[in-house]
Amino acid sequence: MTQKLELHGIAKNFNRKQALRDVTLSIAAGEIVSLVGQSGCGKSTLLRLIAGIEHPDGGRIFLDGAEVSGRDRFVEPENRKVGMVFQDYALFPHLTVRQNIRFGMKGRLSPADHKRISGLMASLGLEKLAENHPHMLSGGEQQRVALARALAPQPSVLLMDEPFSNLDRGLRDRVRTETVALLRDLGTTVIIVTHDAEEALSSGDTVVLMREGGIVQAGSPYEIYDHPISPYAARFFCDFNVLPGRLRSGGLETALGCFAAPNAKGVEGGPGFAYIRPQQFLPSLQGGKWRGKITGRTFLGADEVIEIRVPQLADPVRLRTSQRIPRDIVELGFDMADQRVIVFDDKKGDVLAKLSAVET
Ligand SMILES: Nc1ncnc2c1ncn2[C@@H]1O[C@H](COP(=O)(O)OP(=O)(O)OP(=O)(O)O)[C@@H](O)[C@H]1O
Repeated sequence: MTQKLELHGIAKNFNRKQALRDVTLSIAAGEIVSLVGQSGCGKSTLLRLIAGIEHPDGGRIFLDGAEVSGRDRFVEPENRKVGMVFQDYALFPHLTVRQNIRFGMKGRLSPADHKRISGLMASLGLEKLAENHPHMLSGGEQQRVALARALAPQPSVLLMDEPFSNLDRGLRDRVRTETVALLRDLGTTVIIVTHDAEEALSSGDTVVLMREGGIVQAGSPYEIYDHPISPYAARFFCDFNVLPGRLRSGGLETALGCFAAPNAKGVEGGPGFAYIRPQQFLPSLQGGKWRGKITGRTFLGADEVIEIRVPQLADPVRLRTSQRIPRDIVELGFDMADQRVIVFDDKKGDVLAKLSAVET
């Protein structure tokens, strides 16, 4: 099957600084991709290259099987069928909602165009606002107009640069869920840029993690969360307790005892680091395999993160639980839900053992 969008070895420099290096990625028709990474890792630059707002210094871009950026070929942005939704929505203030939505459509509108625009406005709840100007709209409404405007000309690919970041937290989750559901219904191919790990995991069929202009890991949300390929990828999506230890057959020996790492690679007796999610530790008010003094508590609402200093370890263990632990307790025991851990060689960043529990 022809891919909707293909990037081959894309490179981009700004004043000798490498903003993108060797970015290779294939996106299938109807796929929703979350592009995630810290500020400055090159996410927006990649979107601009796909849209044709910037020229790459190396590599090739194919849209619907046709080359749009390459050594000898460059298709101008207006001829690419790429839609964009920006963080600030970039609506035209002097145009009404309806005029904004029609803006990207060239020439006379056919009856089918009118029907599609009406359908989009209905799905996005914009009918009653059609004659309003952008300053009369809430942030969420403006976001929906920007989305309708980008979708109206039926782009081959829709690029969204931090489209939800200007919304309040409560509204953001709802708007995101509704937007992703609509894009899925329409079968639109989408790249959503975000720096928010949870947003990336919840929105994309595929999550692409970037760092310093390159792709660290690309995979389904489950793959990328459950099978991080490096300590960086692991920590980007989840807080971890990191316990140093020595590899033994099928396990890692640490100050908290031996953890099962059935598929462990590496030198027997060599170093390894057990990566344990705070929610893998379970509090035990009465007993517990390990026990220590509570040194900190961070209440998050549904969950609480509790720091426990155990004598064997230099750093406190962080445990995350939805169980309510009485405030007057000074010591807490804990167990592990599952004794299996991810093991990394922290220096080279290699995975020495995956969490076998999620390999099914
Ligand atoms: N026009 C430009 N001129 C010079 N340097 C630039 C330009 N555009 C981007 N850069 C640099 O390229 C790198 C990547 O920037 P980019 O905006 O793509 O990152 P980002 O991941 O989108 O960041 P953010 O999440 O903060 O928007 C940064 O170091 C940035 O300073």
